Amino acid sequence: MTTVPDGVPQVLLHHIGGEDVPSADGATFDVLEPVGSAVYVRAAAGGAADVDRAVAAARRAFTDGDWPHLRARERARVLTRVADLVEAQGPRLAALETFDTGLPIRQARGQAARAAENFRFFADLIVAQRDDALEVPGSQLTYVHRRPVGVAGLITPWNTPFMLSSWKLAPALAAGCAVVLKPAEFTPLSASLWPQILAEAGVPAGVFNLVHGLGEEAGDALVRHPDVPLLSFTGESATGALIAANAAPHLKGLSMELGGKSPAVVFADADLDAAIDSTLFGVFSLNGERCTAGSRILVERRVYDEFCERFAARAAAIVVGDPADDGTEVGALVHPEHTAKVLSYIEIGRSEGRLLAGGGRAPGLTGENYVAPTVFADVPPTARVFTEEIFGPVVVITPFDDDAEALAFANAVRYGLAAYVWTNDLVRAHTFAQRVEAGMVWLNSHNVRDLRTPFGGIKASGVGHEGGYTSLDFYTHRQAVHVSLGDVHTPRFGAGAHAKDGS
Ligand SMILES: NC(=O)C1=CN([C@@H]2O[C@H](COP(=O)(O)OP(=O)(O)OC[C@H]3O[C@@H](n4cnc5c(N)ncnc54)[C@H](O)[C@@H]3O)[C@@H](O)[C@H]2O)C=CC1
Ligand SMILES: O=C(O)/C=C/C=C(\O)C(=O)O
Repeated sequence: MTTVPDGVPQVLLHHIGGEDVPSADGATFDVLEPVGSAVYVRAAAGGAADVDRAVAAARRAFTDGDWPHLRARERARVLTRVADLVEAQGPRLAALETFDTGLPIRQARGQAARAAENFRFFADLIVAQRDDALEVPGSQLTYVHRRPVGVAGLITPWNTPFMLSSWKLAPALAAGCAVVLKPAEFTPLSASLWPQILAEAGVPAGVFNLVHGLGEEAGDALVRHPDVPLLSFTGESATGALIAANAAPHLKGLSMELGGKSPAVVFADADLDAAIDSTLFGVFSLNGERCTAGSRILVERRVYDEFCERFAARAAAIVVGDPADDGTEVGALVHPEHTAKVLSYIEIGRSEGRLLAGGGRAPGLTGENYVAPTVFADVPPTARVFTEEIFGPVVVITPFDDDAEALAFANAVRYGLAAYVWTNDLVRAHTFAQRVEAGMVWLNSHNVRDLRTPFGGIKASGVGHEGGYTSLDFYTHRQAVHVSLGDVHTPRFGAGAHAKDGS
């Protein structure tokens, strides 16, 4: 096992009502580090009783506390302090995240910086946010303002856990909600940094609560809790469908950021150098454990052979290694169970396409979770490795002959998260963007984020979007307050059969 970083406790506890607490029944579960697959810590295994305590604490903080009623400027100050603290702790945070997830340290630093930016962004947004007023002159004024929804349940995945939790925490807290966060059981470490950061920044006790545990236990209890009116979930599409079904009897608000199998479409007229740089980074960054990965590359036949040859050579040269090394480009996959899934897809790919690079565990490395960047060419759009999310460093390349075929192949899967298009023909680029089934499209660009824009997918990739005001819409409800300006007359009931305005 690699050395456990300083300061990691023996047990990761829940954080409920401002206190670090074990599970009510004392249960814990093992957490593995990905480099040596060794148990390095135990985490409290939350159950219904722990979720119930956390929701009660959040509800008290919401109904009796100041947080929902603070001026936007005051909440923004707290959020900005969170951003400052995350930035100040960035190197340590990135090191812990790398240790827990296997993400390359340089990319983990980028994710820590993005987490700070998420808080800074939503701090700015709530101060800038305006409400609406509609007037019928002399008659009625209506103003529409936002009220925080209440206790938000936040359920997050393991792939870039700290950043993705910040993407939910920042808008939920900005909106004035209290929260219960249930992080993924594979990677609970970085979530355990939130209590201290948020308390130091000035988030009142009880506004933020953390319950560790398994999805089917702690996660499920949160989903079914009657005092949690909305859930923001990021994870697999199958889990999202189950959560939607389990939440349905409680009529909860749902935001679902789910899986992906996004196409990167390269036309023959594209800048091939730029397209190769971008498609490589797009599928192999974050170890390929990335929902927006461009994991299906569609290439126009005229440049197909050249693209495949150059792409495969670059993939073979990617530095796979210890996630803590600065030079590492692909680290260790998160967990042996996930590695086994990725390797099983590689075996399937051998009979569905032509192997150009990789093809199994990365050679020369000790540790079972190192997988070589793997490239399959000539993969038909009906293949399993073309249609199913692998969520690892595996990419398929498929040739196409014209725009219609490119579009048909791009849309041939059940997912619809992102699409990337490479062409120097503007009309073609925009036409493709309008027809491709994807929540987000990047033209001649890799996945550059603008936090003001809605982020999310369609089809099996999600329900609802988050980002910018879309997030604030989710964590608030809009209340319309109607005010008479004088000449609104109530129809007169009970004043006799011929009341003037009665109807
Ligand atoms: N669209 C997006 O923005 C993103 C989507 N993802 C997707 O996440 C997946 C990988 O993450 P995983 O952690 O493996 O996903 P997962 O669906 O297995 O788990 C996600 C979270 O849900 C919890 N959970 C599992 N079963 C539950 C249940 N019955 N009730 C309540 N909670 C439950 C887990 O404990 C975990 O915290 C991939 O499919 C990936 O595409 C990941 C990042 C971003
Ligand atoms: O940028 C975001 O808000 C979310 C990004 C999520 C990923 O990059 C991912 O898991 O693919």
